[in-house]
Amino acid sequence: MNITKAELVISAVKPEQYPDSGRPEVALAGRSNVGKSSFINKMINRKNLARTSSKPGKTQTLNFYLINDSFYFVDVPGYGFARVSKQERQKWGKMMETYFTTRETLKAALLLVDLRHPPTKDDVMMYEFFKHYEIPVIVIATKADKVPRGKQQKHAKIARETLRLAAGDSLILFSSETGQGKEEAWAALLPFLTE
Ligand SMILES: Nc1nc2c(ncn2[C@@H]2O[C@H](COP(=O)(O)OP(=O)(O)OP(=O)(O)O)[C@@H](O)[C@H]2O)c(=O)[nH]1
Ligand SMILES: [Mg+2]
Repeated sequence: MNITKAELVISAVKPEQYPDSGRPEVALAGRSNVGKSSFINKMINRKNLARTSSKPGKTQTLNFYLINDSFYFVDVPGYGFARVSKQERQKWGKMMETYFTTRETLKAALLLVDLRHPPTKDDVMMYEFFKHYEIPVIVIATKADKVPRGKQQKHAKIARETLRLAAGDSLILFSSETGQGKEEAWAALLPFLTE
């Protein structure tokens, strides 16, 4: 994928703020710190367009990145961050549920899980949520560079089994450090981005 242009169009918290260009979009989902913002940066060859942090909870809004004037990556706040209040969790839940259940231009979700560990209960819930709402989902197992090559397939199998991944759904091993899985991720995404 040749990236000629990438810009943050808006950081939204409510539907009135979502872009209304009608262009297709794919949204990220996953635990805080799993590497959602880093994934976007790696995919579009930008160092820190999507702001990342070693501390969880960096992304707080729905950030719409317009790529090549033709589609959006939507970066979202992560879940499973222990140090947030119940009230904040509810606010997060509402914002995400509204977005994922009403957005007509959403073509697919990218569910990011950490390849080093089995998916969490929240990861499983998120996967089941997408299945329930019939949102196509591509699972990306991040931080693959932290798992020795010889062990990656074993970890991938555990991830597939824990999520009870449907037969047709793909799980892509990915690293924002090395670029592993980048072409595979583009190949999986492209069918959703052409109108
Ligand atoms: N080694 C390694 N580190 C990674 C990878 N992806 C992300 N990281 C690191 O993990 C930390 C979190 O990355 P982010 O991209 O900010 O994570 P996020 O999912 O956007 O987090 P929130 O915005 O808090 O939900 C950063 O320190 C990244 O450098 C990866 O593939 N490999
Ligand atoms: Mg982030």
